[in-house]
Amino acid sequence: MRRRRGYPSPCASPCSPSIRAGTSTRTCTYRRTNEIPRGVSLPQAPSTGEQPSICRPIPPSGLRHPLPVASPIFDPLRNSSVMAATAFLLVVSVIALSVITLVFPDLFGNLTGPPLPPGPRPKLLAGNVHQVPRVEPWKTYADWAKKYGQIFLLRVFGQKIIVLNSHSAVADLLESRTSIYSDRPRVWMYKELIGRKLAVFSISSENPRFRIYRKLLKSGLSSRANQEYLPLLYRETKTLLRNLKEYPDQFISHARRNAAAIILEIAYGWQVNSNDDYFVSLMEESFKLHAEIVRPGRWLVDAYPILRFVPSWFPGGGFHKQAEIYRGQFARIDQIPHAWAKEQLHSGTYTPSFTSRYMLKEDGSAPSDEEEDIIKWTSSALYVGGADTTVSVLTSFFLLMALHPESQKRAQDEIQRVVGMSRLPTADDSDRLPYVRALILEILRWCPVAPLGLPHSVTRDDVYDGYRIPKGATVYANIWALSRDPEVYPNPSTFDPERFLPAPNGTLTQMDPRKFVFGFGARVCPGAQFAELSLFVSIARILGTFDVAKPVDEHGREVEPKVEFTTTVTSHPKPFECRITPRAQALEQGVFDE
Ligand code: HEM
Repeated sequence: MRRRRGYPSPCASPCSPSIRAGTSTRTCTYRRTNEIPRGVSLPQAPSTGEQPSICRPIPPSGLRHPLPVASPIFDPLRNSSVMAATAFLLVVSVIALSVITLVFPDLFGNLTGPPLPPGPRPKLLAGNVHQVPRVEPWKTYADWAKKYGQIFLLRVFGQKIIVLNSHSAVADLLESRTSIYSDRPRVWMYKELIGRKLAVFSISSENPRFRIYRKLLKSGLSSRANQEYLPLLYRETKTLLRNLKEYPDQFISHARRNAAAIILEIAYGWQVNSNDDYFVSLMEESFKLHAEIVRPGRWLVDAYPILRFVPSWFPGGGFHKQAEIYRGQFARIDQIPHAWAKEQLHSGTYTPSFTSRYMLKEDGSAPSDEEEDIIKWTSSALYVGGADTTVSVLTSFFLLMALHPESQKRAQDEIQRVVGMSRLPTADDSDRLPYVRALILEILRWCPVAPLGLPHSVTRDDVYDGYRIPKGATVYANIWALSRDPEVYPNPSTFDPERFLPAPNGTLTQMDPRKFVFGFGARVCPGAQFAELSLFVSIARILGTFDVAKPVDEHGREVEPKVEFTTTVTSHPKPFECRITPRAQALEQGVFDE
């Protein structure tokens, strides 16, 4: 204990007054053991002759305490009121600090460094969750960007979400600083509890497997590999054309079947032979499950990860059992196609596929469990990444052709002039069909498949444009806002394929939308080239053989289809009607019978 100086000199012991006053030559038999702070009144000496506690007998020299013995009056550990006050102060400070951090979550960060980006004012606990629109939020975000700036911040249950709305911010962060902006956010229910954290779309960029996945996908979907898939693309588009001719109203189902058949054969060597194919239904089930699980706000444990420690038997812990059920369902979906492909390899009669390419190692050895697991995850990523996205573009294509007959006519004329009607267009015709290529680019721009892309996450604190981007923040690129940037695309809301017709020197005068619709940096879509090829073959062939028009009512008058999109990660046009009729020349030439 710290000793205080300057206590009142007279000793308070019951010695004679002269000794206490310090005027006697005799010494005090009691040693002062502690100083008396100002304002402390000393107890009167009791009549029994007992010494007041302030003085203690001096022990024989050998037994002296090495340190002065603390007086109880200054020993808070022995004083219950001081202890209670200290504890009370502590509790109050902790509560005050917690409230301050809840109300001003970034107070300390903002005091010590650059501020967080601005954004709509959050509410206590829930943050901005009530302001995030349920329908096409990307449009509201584009408006907010005008108010708060090209990068703004949202808080959703304590999670910081940064939305980038300009080409420069996206290029500067997601492209140039890709080494720290390529992680995926931690989603407790889907990734941790259901066990999907090793899936290609979810895996952390810090996990060593991430690079292996990317390498396999890159070589499995390279332009050389894509050439090998051409016969499959031609075969499946013929089936698509035949189905469209037979049941034109079911054009979306035909597009789905087409995408599924192509991807299942590429991934596993599985050939889809009927409209109610088992593997296709499995994959559809996986999409439904995924959409059901990742619906924002579905799981409290995602908002408050601490809840993961609540045992399953405890009230509110039911999500553990649900996670177990989902885990089993996903395991089945992942396992069945892979096991089938493996069995085909063992039997010796198999269709070459992504799975066969990597399962059959060059040195003839069997892949290790780890290698097989990697192949399983990457094969299933082809379906997850490739099926729904191409369906979305094909559906938008039908909608936009019905809405813009002049663009459709121009593309059809180009095909007729370059390819003729005696055969179907092929990938080799691509260079000679610039308007068809421009039309596809304009579809990709006008209704981007993933209007908010996929969420990225930052692995280190960063500063951009004077704002702090904290480690762990989720970063979205508002792809829709990029596609509507009037500085980059004059009259951005107008559907105009001409904007992507190359100049005489072969370059595009407006920004190529492939620079952003396929994502960014180390996470950029590995299937982009394959998607372009497959879309070109399907769209050029449909344009060459069908007319797409608005539906008509009972009086034969054209009805305007509604232009609305689903608010899902991969956005689709909401159901609409259109008339799809085979072109006379195509029928005459018998292209459907090939
Ligand atoms: C028009 C068609 C497509 C579009 C617009 C598209 C768009 C995207 C986007 C925006 C991402 C997220 C990138 C990011 O996080 O920054 C992505 C990721 C991915 N795409 Fe595509 N995609 C398409 C077709 C395909 C196809 C055909 C395949 C495979 C056959 C595929 C496989 C993948 C995979 C595996 C990923 C995950 C990459 C990762 O997380 O590391 N995609 N795609």
